[in-house]
Amino acid sequence: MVSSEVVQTGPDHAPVFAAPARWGLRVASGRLAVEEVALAEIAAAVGTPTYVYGAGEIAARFHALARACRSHPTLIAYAVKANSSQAVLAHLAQLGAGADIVSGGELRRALVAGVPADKVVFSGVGKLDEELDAAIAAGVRAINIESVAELDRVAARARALGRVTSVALRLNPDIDPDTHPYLATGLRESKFGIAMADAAGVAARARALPELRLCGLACHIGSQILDESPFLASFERLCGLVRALRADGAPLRQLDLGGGMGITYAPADRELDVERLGAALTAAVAPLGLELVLEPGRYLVGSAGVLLTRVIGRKRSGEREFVIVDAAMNDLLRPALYGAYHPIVPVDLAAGERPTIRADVVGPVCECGDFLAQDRLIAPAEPGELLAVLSAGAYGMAMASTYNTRPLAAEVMVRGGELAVTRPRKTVDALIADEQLPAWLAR
Ligand SMILES: Cc1ncc(COP(=O)(O)O)c(C=O)c1O
Ligand SMILES: N[C@@H](CCCC[NH3+])C(=O)O
Repeated sequence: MVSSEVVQTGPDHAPVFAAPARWGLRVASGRLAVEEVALAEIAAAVGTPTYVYGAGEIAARFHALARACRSHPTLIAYAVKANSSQAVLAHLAQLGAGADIVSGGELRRALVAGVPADKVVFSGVGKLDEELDAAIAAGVRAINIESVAELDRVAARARALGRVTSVALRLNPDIDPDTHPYLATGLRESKFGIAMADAAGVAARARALPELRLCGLACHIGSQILDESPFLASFERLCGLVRALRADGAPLRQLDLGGGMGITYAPADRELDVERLGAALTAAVAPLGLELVLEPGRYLVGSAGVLLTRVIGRKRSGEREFVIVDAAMNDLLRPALYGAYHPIVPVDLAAGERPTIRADVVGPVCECGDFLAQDRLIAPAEPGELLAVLSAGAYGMAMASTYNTRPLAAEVMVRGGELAVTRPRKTVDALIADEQLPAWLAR
């Protein structure tokens, strides 16, 4: 759950050890594992902190969503921002996913990973000219337009390149998705999208510009949504608009509902019923004869990622108990930024037998906001022991930084019994070597 309203009923590890698959884990030969590789083995081989991704979990999520939408042509355009690891992208590309990108950098990543340009949709409220040029030149499937000014700019760039480019209008359906306020993007006052009331005018303008082909409508109402109803409500609004624009002669061919499908963080989180969501969406879009586009990020990769960390020490300050670990807010920002809840469990199952403690799990960064959990009932981990921070596959590494000159965590991908290091940890000297001194300071 993104909000801090999580009601904790017991120690973190109990529900996880009882049903590890909800968090993309397995208990194999008495050990906590991602697929067939024990987390302890990964820490021994690669060190900590390390992000571990399960290829099978990503594939299972992709197939579940594809299956839910099987009755109607649907493009699943993975939101690259959730986890832009090349291994994750290449894996999803191989499964048949497209990409939802928000920058020229993400376009490049997606193309290098093997995503065909005609499966790429370009979202984002501040696209740069050079990013638009790259997208137009690559021949992306659609540029999702956020304002009239952007529409005119895209037309101008296409004209300069001698190209015709496909655009979709990203609308703001003014729907409250019941999520953390930072993650609600489809409310009237948010910076995203075109107001519904302005849609007909912008569509007419798009159709009048010869460099543009208006191919559809899009929206994205927010992130970590666990209930189908806000998706269906926004879809209904867009479907109504499709009918009105078609009556005006607009040749629309796709309806892009964005991402936002949520995952399990806290044990008490309900599960989004994707099968029901897919059935409802495809049923709604079928009579319109439009292709459905979805832009899930978190749903595909969130539960497939674990942040593996080692306990540095324990400390008591008054009534408060601290477990100090070697992962920090620079590795996983979500707890500090949103008060987000990620279960933290011992990698050693036997540690789960010990009487639990109530503690803050904190990192070494010099900020009071540097915590992975606060006031949490956990197994009492001792220095040197390993902990797994769960549901960390989305917006974990993607939002990491090197604050406090802490090298980025390593990343590994597991498939079956196979372990691949996909991002080795950089040395501090390599970080320093990325920079240059001005001539007057060079030694
Ligand atoms: C336009 C757009 N599409 C897709 C996503 C992916 O969101 P999520 O990871 O919640 O599926 C986002 C991020 O919220 C977004 O802004
Ligand atoms: N960064 C957010 C999601 C943002 C979605 C992008 N619009 C998170 O960690 O939950």
